[in-house]
Amino acid sequence: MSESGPSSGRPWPYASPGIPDEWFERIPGIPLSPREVRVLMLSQLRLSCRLRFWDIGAGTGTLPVEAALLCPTAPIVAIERDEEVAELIERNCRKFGVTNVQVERGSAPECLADLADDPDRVCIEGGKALAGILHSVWPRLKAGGRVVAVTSTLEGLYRLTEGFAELQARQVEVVQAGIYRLERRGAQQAFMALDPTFVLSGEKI
Ligand SMILES: C[S@@+](CC[C@H](N)C(=O)[O-])C[C@H]1O[C@@H](n2cnc3c(N)ncnc32)[C@H](O)[C@@H]1O
Repeated sequence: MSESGPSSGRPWPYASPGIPDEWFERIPGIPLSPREVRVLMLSQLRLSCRLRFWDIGAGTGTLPVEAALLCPTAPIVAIERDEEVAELIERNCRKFGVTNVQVERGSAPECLADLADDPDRVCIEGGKALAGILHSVWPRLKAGGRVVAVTSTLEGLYRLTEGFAELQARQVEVVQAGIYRLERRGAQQAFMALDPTFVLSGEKI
């Protein structure tokens, strides 16, 4: 199969996750989980087609798109408070030909009450109130469910670690991803660091 890029308009034709960042449609200033971190997050989520997945603070929509390509019949909800960004998620879903992502417009945790069915998997990426969202989502999470939360700040790391402990989550893992990409600088090449990111995960008993 020939290479397929963002200009071709063809969806990702591979079984592997890890769509290059530049294949997604972007809005300037709206962050995106870099491919390498996204793959780690997908691994920690342990998705399957049977499991309902909420992505809270879905941004550009990279995670729901990748999740939907891996699990085309899983019920996936992308939760995003910014209307312009919610439309971006829908465009990226169309671009990659995924049809099982519902975009929920609203601010978490308040908007979670509008979602009828409880999740098996939750990713928390949005906002400063990550720990508050973790506490709000935990009662909704099904037994045996998993939460993956991402932060790049020390405060976020502290509050999320504390939150998982207060909730008596099991199998808690914290991974720090330090990613360096080789880039050209004039006549030379150098490794450029992406923001170090902490990926936390825990399960509900
Ligand atoms: C870091 S971006 C997520 C990027 C995403 N991982 C991706 O790769 O496309 C965080 C997003 O969360 C949204 N957000 C922040 N706080 C939120 C909240 N309380 N409820 C819903 N969305 C929120 C922001 O509007 C932003 O688009």
